[in-house]
Amino acid sequence: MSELETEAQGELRDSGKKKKKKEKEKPRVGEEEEEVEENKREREGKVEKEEEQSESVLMRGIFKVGKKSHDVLLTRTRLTWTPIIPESPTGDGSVQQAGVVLLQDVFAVKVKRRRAAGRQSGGAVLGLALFHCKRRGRRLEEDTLHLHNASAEHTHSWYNTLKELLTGFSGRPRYVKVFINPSSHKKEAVHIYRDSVAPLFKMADIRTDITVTDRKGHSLSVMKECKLDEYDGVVCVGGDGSVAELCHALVLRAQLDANSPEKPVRAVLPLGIIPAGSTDVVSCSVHGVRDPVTAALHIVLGHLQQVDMCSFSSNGQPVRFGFSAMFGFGGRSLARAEKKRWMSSSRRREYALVKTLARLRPEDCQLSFLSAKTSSSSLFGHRDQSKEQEQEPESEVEESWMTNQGLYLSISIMSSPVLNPNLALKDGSKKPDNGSASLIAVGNASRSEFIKHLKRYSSSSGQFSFPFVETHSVSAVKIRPRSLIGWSEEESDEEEYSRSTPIIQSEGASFPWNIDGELVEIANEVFIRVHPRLITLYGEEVDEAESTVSCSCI
Ligand SMILES: Nc1ncnc2c1ncn2[C@@H]1O[C@H](COP(=O)(O)OP(=O)(O)OP(=O)(O)O)[C@@H](O)[C@H]1O
Repeated sequence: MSELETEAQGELRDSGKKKKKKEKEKPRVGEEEEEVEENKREREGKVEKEEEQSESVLMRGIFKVGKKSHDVLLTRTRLTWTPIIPESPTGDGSVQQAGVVLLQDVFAVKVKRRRAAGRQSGGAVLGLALFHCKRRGRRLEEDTLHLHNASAEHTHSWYNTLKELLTGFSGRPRYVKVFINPSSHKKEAVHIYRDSVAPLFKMADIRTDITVTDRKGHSLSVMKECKLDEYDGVVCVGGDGSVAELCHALVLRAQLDANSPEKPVRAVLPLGIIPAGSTDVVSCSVHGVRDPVTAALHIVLGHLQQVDMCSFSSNGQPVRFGFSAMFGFGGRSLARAEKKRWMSSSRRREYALVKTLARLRPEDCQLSFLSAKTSSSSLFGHRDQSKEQEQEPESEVEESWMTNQGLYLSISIMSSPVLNPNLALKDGSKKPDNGSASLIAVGNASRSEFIKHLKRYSSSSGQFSFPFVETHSVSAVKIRPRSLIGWSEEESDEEEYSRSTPIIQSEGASFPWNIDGELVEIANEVFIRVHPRLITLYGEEVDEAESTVSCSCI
């Protein structure tokens, strides 16, 4: 029998006579030990102690944490460990410390065994391993707590209780549909999934059904057909284009299933986003960082948040669902970039930006918008969710539309999942309220003024403090181009024409729109409506992202 096992079993024997023996022993402990107990209580802190006392202890036992034996307590919400002989420096000079892990952060528990090389099963029990996440700012990292005790009976009873407690957490997926776009950005999506995500899913016993997409629209067609009720969630490994396609697919599928062609229906399954693209704006917005491990841990732990989406329609016909749209500069710039697909994404973007700036021209259009309602609460405060669910956007018809007619260099509509955290609107507010989007309309201006505005776009201040820039918090927008000259005519003088197939193509003069980084050509008026909490994403509410994200549209 190994030294470790013998020691642990010895300890267990001591503790095996458990509480009774401990309680019996208590009157015998000397003053010195009482003082130590007193110190321990102080160290745990008053608040923690009160919380702990209000929760009943489910399990108590002795485990080795590190090199020393600890008294380990398990309640419904936490696992705490306290050194049996506290505050004493160990042989290596370090001090044994008490610790705590919240069960909401634990995603797996395993029995540790000592096995001979090559053996797949059996082996002597060594104790438990608890896999949990720890926070570093917005970043979530994987960590493991090792609890050593060589008694198989003791270890298994702890394992069973912990397993049962972990299954009680709602929102944690058991089976997910995964889409990987192998062509995203540097073509690293498959590696990112295999190296950073799959091991965590395996550890948390999440089963997966993986589709590696082979073309644009592949995930949409799979989502239209597949049996959704088998899955607990959908995972997208890719960039913003892939995310947009899947968000659109999830809402469209909900609409088809509910046989509701007119009214958008909330998506049934949550979507997890593993960033593997070139911009990853949505991922940054719901995770606060661009990090596949953080994203995977949010999925594993079932952190969910509902977010707004916009519906885009033209001539009464639905076009798609998405988070953002750009008309004018953003649309034209993307249309130019799409013609140079053979270039690397950064070169393509740079080329399109420079070329569109060189040919800068305003769009003559009629812009109408409905201001976001202020009645439920302050415009940029949090709304009452129950009221919000009752109050469908369609009931806002009594509100009057504001209409402006004129020349615009750029018009953008962004709902909160794509808002650059650095964006501050003119009134000083950042993210719009749920159920509203930000409308940023850039009027006609000189090229140099427009460039100044663009340069400040991803900085934290002053990007809208130009007389030619208007910002509004809106619940619906209509844009009707008045010019008869669409983009194809303008572009016909360009060298090459290798445009990828747009999602819809209209007859006559059409205008390029950038909807979530995807090129969509539309000839007529476009109607955009914000739908509160239309889709659920794995992640958490983020006030400010750690990393600065740049807008995918320019
Ligand atoms: N195998 C494939 N080949 C080509 N395109 C694909 C393939 N699979 C998916 N797509 C499409 O590629 C488009 C762009 O993908 P994605 O957004 O993941 O990458 P990206 O453009 O590099 O990243 P970002 O959007 O963050 O800049 C999406 O519209 C997606 O539908």
